Amino acid sequence: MNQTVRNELIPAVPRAAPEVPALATVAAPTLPADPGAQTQALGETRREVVAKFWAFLPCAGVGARAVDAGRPAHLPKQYQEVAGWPLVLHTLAAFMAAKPLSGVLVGVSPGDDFLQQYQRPGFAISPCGGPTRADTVAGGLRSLLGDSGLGAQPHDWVLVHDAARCLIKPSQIEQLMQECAADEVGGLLALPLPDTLKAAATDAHGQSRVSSTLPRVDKWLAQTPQMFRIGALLEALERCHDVTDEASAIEALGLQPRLVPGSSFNFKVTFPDDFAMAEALLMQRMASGDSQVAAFFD
Ligand SMILES: Nc1ccn([C@@H]2O[C@H](COP(=O)(O)OP(=O)(O)OP(=O)(O)O)[C@@H](O)[C@H]2O)c(=O)n1
Ligand SMILES: C[C@](O)(CO)[C@H](O)COP(=O)(O)O
Repeated sequence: MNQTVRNELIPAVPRAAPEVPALATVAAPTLPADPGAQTQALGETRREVVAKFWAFLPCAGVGARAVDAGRPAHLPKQYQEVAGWPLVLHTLAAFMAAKPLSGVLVGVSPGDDFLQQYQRPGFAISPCGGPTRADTVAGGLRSLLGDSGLGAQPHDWVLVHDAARCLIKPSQIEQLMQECAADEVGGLLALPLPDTLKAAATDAHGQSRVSSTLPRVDKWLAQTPQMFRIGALLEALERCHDVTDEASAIEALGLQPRLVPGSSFNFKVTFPDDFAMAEALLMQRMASGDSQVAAFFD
């Protein structure tokens, strides 16, 4: 039996023409039966299933490394004000503007109602936050397939993106979809390592010393979004909890995600200094009309 998955080109809300390939034939290991899409050809059954694109933003961290004396300590970093808006709204707006996403789900900690005041038709919230990022993502995928009411299917694509990467642009999200929509595994934005890479050891005085210099030619820094089939990713995360990104769980299944060159501007706000960098870049974008946040949240 042949199985093809066609990527959905019609978003839930009307948007400008999408830029992903019209038809991609890909392996879909968890493909459900879809009698409505069956066609019979030369004695064999051919199933054609439409694959949509969803985004999930894990937003349930505490931001321990970002704590800064000059900022409210009770607010996790994703809710701190950056360029006039809570940081996560910059991230959300980029996804709400990206084509052809069918919907965006944000995963927050149970009881966290910060985003309620910013509710808009373009995104939904799930209280699926868990103790680790991987737990939050697994909960988010279950929610996408179930209680979110969004109606995502296991063969659909999901783009998982850190709420804390607020510099992502719609064009970069669209590029990842474009590059990976026809890929059997999926992929992620990443950057070839720009610096020399050292391994460290601790000396007798407790100080870090170089133990070796590692080859960097094959080394990349993983960013997000990371795009995989929802069913395959959930299965991977249920088998392998101890991972810091989605690609690692997929790799543990013996698969090789595709690396799509990203941008150094797509950094994760992690340490106190990162706020100033994000603020400067976002202010510049807002001044030049290259920001979506006001259009969605004003
Ligand atoms: N249990 C967790 C941990 C993290 N995240 C989210 O995953 C993204 C990337 O994680 P990271 O930068 O490590 O955020 P924190 O865990 O909040 O940071 P820290 O490790 O400094 O506490 C963030 O958007 C964060 O909100 C999450 O949803 N659930
Ligand atoms: C997913 C990620 O952003 C890719 O670089 C990163 O692994 C998250 O790590 P963190 O320790 O949760 O910040």
